[in-house]
Amino acid sequence: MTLERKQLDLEDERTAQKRYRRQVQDRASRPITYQGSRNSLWTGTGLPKSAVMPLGALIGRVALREPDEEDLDGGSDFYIGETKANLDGVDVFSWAAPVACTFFRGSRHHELCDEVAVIRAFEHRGDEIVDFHDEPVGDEMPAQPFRKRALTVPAAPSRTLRPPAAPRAAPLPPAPPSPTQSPSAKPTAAQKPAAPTPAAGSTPPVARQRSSLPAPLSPDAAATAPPSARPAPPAVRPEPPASRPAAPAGQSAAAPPVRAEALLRARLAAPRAKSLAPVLATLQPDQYDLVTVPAMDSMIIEGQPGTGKTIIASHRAAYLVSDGTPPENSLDGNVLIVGPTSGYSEHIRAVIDRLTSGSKRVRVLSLPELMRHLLHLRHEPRGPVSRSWQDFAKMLAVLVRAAVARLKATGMMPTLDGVYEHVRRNGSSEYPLTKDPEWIKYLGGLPPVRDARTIRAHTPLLAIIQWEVAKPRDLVGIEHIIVDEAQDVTPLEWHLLTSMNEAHAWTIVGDLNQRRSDYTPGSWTQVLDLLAIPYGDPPIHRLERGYRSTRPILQYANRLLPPAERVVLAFQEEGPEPTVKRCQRSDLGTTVLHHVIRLQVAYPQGTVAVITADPKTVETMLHRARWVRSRQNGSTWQDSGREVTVAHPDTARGLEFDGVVVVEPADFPQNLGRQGPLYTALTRPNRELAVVHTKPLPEPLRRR
Ligand SMILES: Nc1ncnc2c1ncn2[C@@H]1O[C@H](COP(=O)(O)OP(=O)(O)OP(=O)(O)O)[C@@H](O)[C@H]1O
Repeated sequence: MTLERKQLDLEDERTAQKRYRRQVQDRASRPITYQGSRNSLWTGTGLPKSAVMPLGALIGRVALREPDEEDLDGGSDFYIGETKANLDGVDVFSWAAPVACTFFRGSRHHELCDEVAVIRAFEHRGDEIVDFHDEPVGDEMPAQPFRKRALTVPAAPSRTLRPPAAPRAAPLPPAPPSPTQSPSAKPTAAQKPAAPTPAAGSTPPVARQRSSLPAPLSPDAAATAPPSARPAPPAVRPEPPASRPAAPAGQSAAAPPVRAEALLRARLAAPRAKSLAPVLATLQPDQYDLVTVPAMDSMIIEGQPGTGKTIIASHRAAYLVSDGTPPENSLDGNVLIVGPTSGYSEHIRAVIDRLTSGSKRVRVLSLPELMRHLLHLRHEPRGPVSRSWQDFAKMLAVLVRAAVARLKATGMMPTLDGVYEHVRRNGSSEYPLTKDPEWIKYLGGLPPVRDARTIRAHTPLLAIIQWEVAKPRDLVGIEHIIVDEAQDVTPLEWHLLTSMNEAHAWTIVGDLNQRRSDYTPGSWTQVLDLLAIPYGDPPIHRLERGYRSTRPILQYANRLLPPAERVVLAFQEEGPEPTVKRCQRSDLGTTVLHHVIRLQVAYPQGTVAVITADPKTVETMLHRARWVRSRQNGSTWQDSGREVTVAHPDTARGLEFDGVVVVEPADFPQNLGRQGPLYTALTRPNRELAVVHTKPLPEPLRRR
């Protein structure tokens, strides 16, 4: 395509984008008309349809080989957008509609998938389309795959002025039939020319054949034993890591096909923002397949850091409630997406709000937020997350249920305080709840309920009781729960989530190598045992390709894994080697600061973080150097327009930054045989990693 031609097409697409946004926003701002009688519900005004105004972004465009009568009314191309619309006779289909499979090249086959000639992915900056990337599907690129439309730029949007309904343009005449075809006959697969072999170094055309859902892992490959050979339900005692057979060291994992490669590369090279944004234009075929699994099908998705698990989790939450989702894949109830920290909730909320226009049907809560919400706690309780393995044990939930039943049987209305005290006293001397000496000792050591409310280690127990005695109205009706960073969910927390999940449909997303506690299940088999999913074990899908970190970063971090699991499949092959700097204790502050500033200079538009097991010391050092803590975000420090985030490995989970300085790896908490928190910290950077230490590094990181 000549430059001039591309410029003309770009103008045309920008005009289409403006018209689309106008249509979508106009529709969203129309009040919902109340159809019922004038009763107490009737306000006379109505509410706007969307809580958050949709951006109305076009995602891409698909050109077919031939005009299509059946689905497109004689049209030969269509757009994919946030929601459906019609632009001067050209359809815009929702990204969640089945026909969008033509664009994402997934395996949920739509009859038009075989007819696609070219896929166009839009690159946006702010509200505007700034570029597009065309990818042929199999065949060579047609000279003019997309018909040109004569569009007029709409006037500036206004709430009072609505554009007149656009007349549907007459479909373009179909392309002249080939000598051997009737005009309406679609070529069969056998008649279509074979895909040319891509030239070395060029972007390969998108795979044309129907792909299949990424094959679920065999229980063995996913570190799970077959059901018959499964261990007893997970112990509540510390879990040793399960052995996880994987590809031999150095053997490359199978690479799923990539689409919109140039745009994806540009996206990943761009500076990281504070929160995640939708990635529909570059969503990959295997990711699309997992996002669009029917709502009532449960599954586990595992993969190394940065393989797109959070992208899938957040886009899936939006898909499940989208207007465009076919009814058979959708649900009537609500979706809860659960993550590890409030920082994580903030990180993903923007994606979900953007894709659902702020739908109230998706709740985003971290586990601590969920428990605080249940208990109406305004502040984070103090102290460590646990004081003993029993704080996390599922047995506590069993005791709570028994206490609730007892109180009900005696005609008492169970309350939070009443049930807690009944559990704390181990029932009554006549009818104890347990006779196990270890449990009797534990229960006897529980503090009175007023104190328990202020101690973090007892929050899960209180939350379980609260759920049993009075479910909050805003959390009923949940039919699908998506759990991200699932490797860190304790048996007691799984119990709470199971009680909340009315349809028992799950998307469980995690990485066992990032596990930070020995009190959480050590294998997916153990998680499945806790969930009691009604229709057999859900499949386990493994994501292979790392998108976030460059190969040098992943290779360095993967030294912490058992040799069989060090396989690296990095989309970003190139990048600086990690910098490892040993210094004297007295120089630690200046050395860390030196690397923070170095990374800020290298990535001026990007984000930089220090991850340390001892944030206080780093914060004191920043304070001495006249940095100031941000008023909006307590973990961010600022100096002359520069910003750095100081994070503990726990709060860094699920987040990412352009540059990361990891301080004193030897001090990171360890779990049995694993370095989960350190592994998480080393894999947060997108572009560059620096390690600063005064003590010897953990043994696997010493070897070069
Ligand atoms: N299809 C995609 N298009 C654009 N960016 C993508 C895509 N898939 C993943 N990414 C980017 O890769 C990075 C890592 O993705 P994500 O956070 O989902 O990984 P993860 O597997 O959840 O990682 P972790 O386990 O370390 O939290 C993010 O910046 C994300 O935006």
